[in-house]
Amino acid sequence: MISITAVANTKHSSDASGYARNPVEMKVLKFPGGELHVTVEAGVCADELELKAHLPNADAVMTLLMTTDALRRAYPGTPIDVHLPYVPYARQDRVANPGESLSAKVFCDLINAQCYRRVVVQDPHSDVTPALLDRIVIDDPLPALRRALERIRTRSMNVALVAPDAGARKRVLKLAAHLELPVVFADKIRDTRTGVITGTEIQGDLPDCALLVVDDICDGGRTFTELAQTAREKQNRSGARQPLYLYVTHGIFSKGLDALLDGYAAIFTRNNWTSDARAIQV
Ligand SMILES: O=P(O)(O)OC[C@H]1O[C@@H](O)[C@H](O)[C@@H]1O
Repeated sequence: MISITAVANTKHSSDASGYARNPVEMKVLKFPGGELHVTVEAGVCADELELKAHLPNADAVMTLLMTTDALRRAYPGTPIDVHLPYVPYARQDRVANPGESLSAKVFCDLINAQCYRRVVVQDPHSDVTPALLDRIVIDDPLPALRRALERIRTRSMNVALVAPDAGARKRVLKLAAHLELPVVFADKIRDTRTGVITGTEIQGDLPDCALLVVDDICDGGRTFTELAQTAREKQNRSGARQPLYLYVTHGIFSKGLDALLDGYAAIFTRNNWTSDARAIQV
C-alpha cells in the first residue's frame, strides 16, 4: 500500500505545530492486460511531500515509481521524502553463484533514480543497502525493541538476546550493547545454491533467563523454527526451560504463524505483513 501526505508550513497561521499534514488522494487502476495507471490529487497545499510505501511485490514497486512521477508533474520542485520500512531485494546483496543478478543493486539504482530528498528505511538487511541507497536515513530500531522487552519482562525478569545467524550478529551485538543485555550466538547452515537451511547450531551454554531471538526479517520462518528446536534440545539436555521469544522488524510470515508459535512463547514485530494479530505489533 502506498500513501501520500502533503506537509505545508503554516508558521503564519494559528496551527500550533507550525505544519499542516493533509492526505493526497491517489487512484491506482490496473488494465486488463496487467499494466498499472496512477493518478494523484493535484492542488493540495504542499511545501514537502511524504510517500509511505509498503512494497510486497513488483506491482507495488511499479506503483511507487509511477506515483513519484505523477507527484513531480503535479507538484514541480516540491521535495519528496519516501518511507520504505522494508527494502525489497536487499537480501540478495552479493553474487553468490556465477550468472546471478545483484538484486540489491538493481532495486537501489531504481530508487536512487527517483532523486528523493530522503529515503527512510527500517532495519536494512545488511550494510550493503546503506552503501547503495543515496540519502538514506535509518529509523532508530531501539524504541520498538524496548517495547517488546517491556512485554517480556512483565512475564520473566532477565532477558538475553539471540543472534540467529552470522548475518544478524553485528546488528544484535549493537542492540545488546545499547540495552546492556547478554548475547547468545547461533549459526544457520544454508545451502547457497538452493537456499535451503540444513541446520542450526547454538554456541556455548544458554544463560538462565528468557531468550529473545532478534532479526530483521521473518519470511517463511525456517530460520526461527530450526533455532527454536535446537534451543529446546539444548535446554532438555541441561534440564533448563527458559522461555523463548522472537522479535523481527519485518514480519512477512509468508508461511503463517502456527509453526512459529509452537516454538516461541510470543512473537513481536514492527511491521506485520499479515492480518494475524497473534504477531504482537510493537
Ligand atoms: O527463515 P526465513 O524466515 O524464511 O528467512 C528469514 C531469514 O533470512 C534472512 O535473510 C533474514 O535476515 C532472516 O535471518
